[in-house]
Amino acid sequence: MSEKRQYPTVLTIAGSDSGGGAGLQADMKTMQAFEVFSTCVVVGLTAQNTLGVQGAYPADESVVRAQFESIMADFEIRAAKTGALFDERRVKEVAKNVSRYKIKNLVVDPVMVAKGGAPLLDEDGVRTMKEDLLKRALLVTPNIPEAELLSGMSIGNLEEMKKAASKIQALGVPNVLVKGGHLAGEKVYNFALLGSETFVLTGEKVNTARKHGTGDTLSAAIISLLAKGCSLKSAIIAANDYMNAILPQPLFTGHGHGSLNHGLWKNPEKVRESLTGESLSRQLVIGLGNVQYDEQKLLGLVEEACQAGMTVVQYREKGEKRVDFEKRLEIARKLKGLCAAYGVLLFIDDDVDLAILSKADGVHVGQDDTSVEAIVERAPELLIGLSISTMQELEKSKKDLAQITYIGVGPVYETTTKTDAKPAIGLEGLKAIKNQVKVPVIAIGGINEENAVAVYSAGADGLAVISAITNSDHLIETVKKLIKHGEAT
Ligand SMILES: Nc1ncnc2c1ncn2[C@@H]1O[C@H](COP(=O)(O)OP(=O)(O)OP(=O)(O)O)[C@@H](O)[C@H]1O
Ligand SMILES: Cc1ncc(CO)c(N)n1
Ligand SMILES: [Mg+2]
Repeated sequence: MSEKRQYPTVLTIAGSDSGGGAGLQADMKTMQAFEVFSTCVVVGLTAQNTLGVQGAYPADESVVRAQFESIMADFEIRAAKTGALFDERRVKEVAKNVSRYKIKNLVVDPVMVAKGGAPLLDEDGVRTMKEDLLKRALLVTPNIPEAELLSGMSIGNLEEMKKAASKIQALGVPNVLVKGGHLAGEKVYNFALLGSETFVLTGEKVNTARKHGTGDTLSAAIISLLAKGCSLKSAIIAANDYMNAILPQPLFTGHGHGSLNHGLWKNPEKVRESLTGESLSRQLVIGLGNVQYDEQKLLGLVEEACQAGMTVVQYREKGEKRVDFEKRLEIARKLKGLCAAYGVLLFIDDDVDLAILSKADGVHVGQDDTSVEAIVERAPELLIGLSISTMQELEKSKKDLAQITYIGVGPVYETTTKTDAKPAIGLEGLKAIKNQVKVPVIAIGGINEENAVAVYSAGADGLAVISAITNSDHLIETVKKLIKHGEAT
């Protein structure tokens, strides 16, 4: 097989839904929304629409096996899931192939009954799943009726969901996510038991009959994120967020349990080729640490800066008082919402997990942070900015330049906002680096509305500022000057 780096690729082992809203079709639409490449083993066909399942046609075991052979001979599968498996013979065949090909990061969605009530797994199939398949999985994601069958107890509330999860874990699967969509109440609770850790995920109950394929979509989202290198916990949390984002906005197609709008979460402006020099030219680097940990001030300032004409926001949280990951994720998501509304790109400093989970446009890394190669491996859709301070660093980074959206060069002047800044390189240093590269050069370090014109004259394609914005008492004027200086040169 080729030694070339492979795009994150996942596998769904499931049934086809001719109606397109559930089954492997829902899986593959979800995988596309998460920007991973999807492959499939079709375990059987259903004649199905949004009104129900009119017929089910399991595929011969030899057909199932042949598909595994083709896929595993060619692709590097980073994560996989199962959906409708129909009966004992297909469950056994799938279990055999999971072992034969040592398929890792397997999520078993133990699909048993379609929304309209049609069976998608028979009784012997359920038994074989318990005995043979679950122990090969990383995670199982039953809904309430499925959890009842797997645990042998009835479930009417969150406490019973917890008990059932432990019983299911005892069948040999290390992690269990019990989905609560079938319980009555104003909120939906999903209960996760990961090893010995537990947590509850909530969502507002959406009062719509149009939510066919929700379980399939959730597990497909989880394996997409696993394939990008997220931890199981992060993947479950982000997949639940995705559900909460798309469930309230179903597609009105068909006359029964309509379909989810899987692509809603996509980020159409984030197409690398469509980026012009202008779209990278004015970057605001900011975090809570730059605004005395005042979240409202941060969000207000970023919004104003976007309105005034900054084109990139880099969220950068440094220092001893740095807030924890959960808080940073919350802020990054809010910033993403703000930036998207103004067509401004959001980059995240250093943290690839945060960039993936917040659906940021890119990540900015320094020489000692995650390598460019590792970022491309995990999240090829992310734009990448790389800091370069010296000719030596440029030499070292030359191999990466083809993958990079811009280089951040500096500090051009002495700066007070970065405590571990390297010595200033001056306009001469900036010029020298600019002469060596084709990628856009974004100058950083001590740049303000007065010296911007000199920085542009030295060849910068754009600039990044912190205090020029945070300390400005006339923000709109400041940004106007930055724009004017860029146009003049
Ligand atoms: N009415 C609802 N409102 C909001 N979220 C819901 C609702 N029903 C389900 N969900 C969410 O959808 C996801 C799947 O849960 P659910 O219990 O519906 O799985 P499922 O029964 O396997 O779905 P499917 O039958 O489509 O396979 C979970 O993230 C859950 O929080
Ligand atoms: C083929 C298929 N798989 C899974 C489900 C569950 O949503 C369904 N309705 N149909
Ligand atoms: Mg389901």
